[in-house]
Amino acid sequence: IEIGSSSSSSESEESSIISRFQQYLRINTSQPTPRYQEAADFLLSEGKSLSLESQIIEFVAGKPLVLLKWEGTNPHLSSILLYSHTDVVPAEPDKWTHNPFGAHMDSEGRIYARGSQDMKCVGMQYLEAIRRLKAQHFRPLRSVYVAFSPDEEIGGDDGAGKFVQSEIFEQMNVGVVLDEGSASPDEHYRVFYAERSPWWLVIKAVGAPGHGSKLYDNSAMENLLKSIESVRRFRASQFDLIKAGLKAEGDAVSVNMVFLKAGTPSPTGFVMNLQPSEAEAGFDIRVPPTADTESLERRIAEEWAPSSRNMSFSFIQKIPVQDKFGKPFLSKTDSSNSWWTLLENAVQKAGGKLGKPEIFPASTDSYHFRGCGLLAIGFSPMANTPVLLHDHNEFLNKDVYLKGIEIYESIIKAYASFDDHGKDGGSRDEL
Ligand SMILES: CSCC[C@H](NC=O)C(=O)O
Ligand SMILES: [Zn+2]
Ligand SMILES: [Zn+2]
Repeated sequence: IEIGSSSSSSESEESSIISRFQQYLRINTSQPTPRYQEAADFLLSEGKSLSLESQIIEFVAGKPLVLLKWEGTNPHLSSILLYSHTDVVPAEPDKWTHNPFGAHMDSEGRIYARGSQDMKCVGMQYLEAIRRLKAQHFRPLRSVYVAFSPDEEIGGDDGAGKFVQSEIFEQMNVGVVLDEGSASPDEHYRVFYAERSPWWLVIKAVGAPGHGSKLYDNSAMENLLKSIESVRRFRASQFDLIKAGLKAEGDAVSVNMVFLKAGTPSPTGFVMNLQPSEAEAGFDIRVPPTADTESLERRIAEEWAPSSRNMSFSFIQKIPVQDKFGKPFLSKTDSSNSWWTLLENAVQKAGGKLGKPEIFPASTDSYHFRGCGLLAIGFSPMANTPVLLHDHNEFLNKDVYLKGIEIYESIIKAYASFDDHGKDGGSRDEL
């Protein structure tokens, strides 16, 4: 059966595909109180309806991971892991044109929902692709696992983090992981081989308090402001590299101030004639795996929070850019790694175009997989679609969604049929 021909699904087939997607979107799995059990029940029954081996695993109570297996005919080959997370970020319903958990489809076929791009689409597309392959009586050579995991949006320690350390995971003998990417405003699908690590920095200044009318050196506010100016100069220098086209977004260090905390509260606001003795600022810094982290650390200690200016700093989060062996969390994308070539060819065969592999600007659960030496590829097939991850009015057009199913059908077929006699596609060597 030709891949292309599967696009000619009947209207009723199409509407049941869309309504399954909507059903998943309507389960409110937003942090910080995701309805995980409902999502797990739904996914488990989907798995069973596809005759997949289906189980719910709770590494942490109340945080279920759904694991489905389509057994391959050659147990000696490594398996394929189709990965997605079930949680979504919160939405502010008042600022949306449609209910973020209503999954309303407008006249142009746009399906509005939190998670429509990030990443309930991908999770359901895996299942729909498997449904089609099963209908064609395709038999995988390699085992195909589909995992739906909790807590990605809050770091994934209780989801992917526990999963990769588990006995179950060990026994899965995973050769390659597909995880989320991002929408693309142009016709090329974006694909990611690495991601930037979040460093969430808080800097704090202390200084003598004093009368609001007095000019003196070393106040907490003045000291903090000097740092903020320095951070902003660095931010501008990184941004300029991107604007000039010298660096891609994921190759530069980003830093954005996310909070400011200072002042002496009063019933009407703040005391206006008192210079505070403490002031703090928080920054979300994103560090590419190839960055010179030592020099960045020195910059933080010497320029952004120097003790000579009565400053100190701490990290709320500091995910390393390298694994425990000192290798950066990234995988080479050249042709010596078969999984990339297979992906490129499979996407092309299904009529899609792939962009140049990039470093994902934010963070995903992939770092848990890359952290244990696995090849993880970030890919969400959404071309000609505005990037609305974590934004208001997140939507995905139904035709883009349906096209993505064809793309996965082609990828899963190629991956699950790939026989390299146990050499793991070169992924281990190339990490
Ligand atoms: C360190 S947990 C943060 C994970 C989050 N992931 C998606 O947006 C992010 O901020 O990139
Ligand atoms: Zn995501
Ligand atoms: Zn997200």
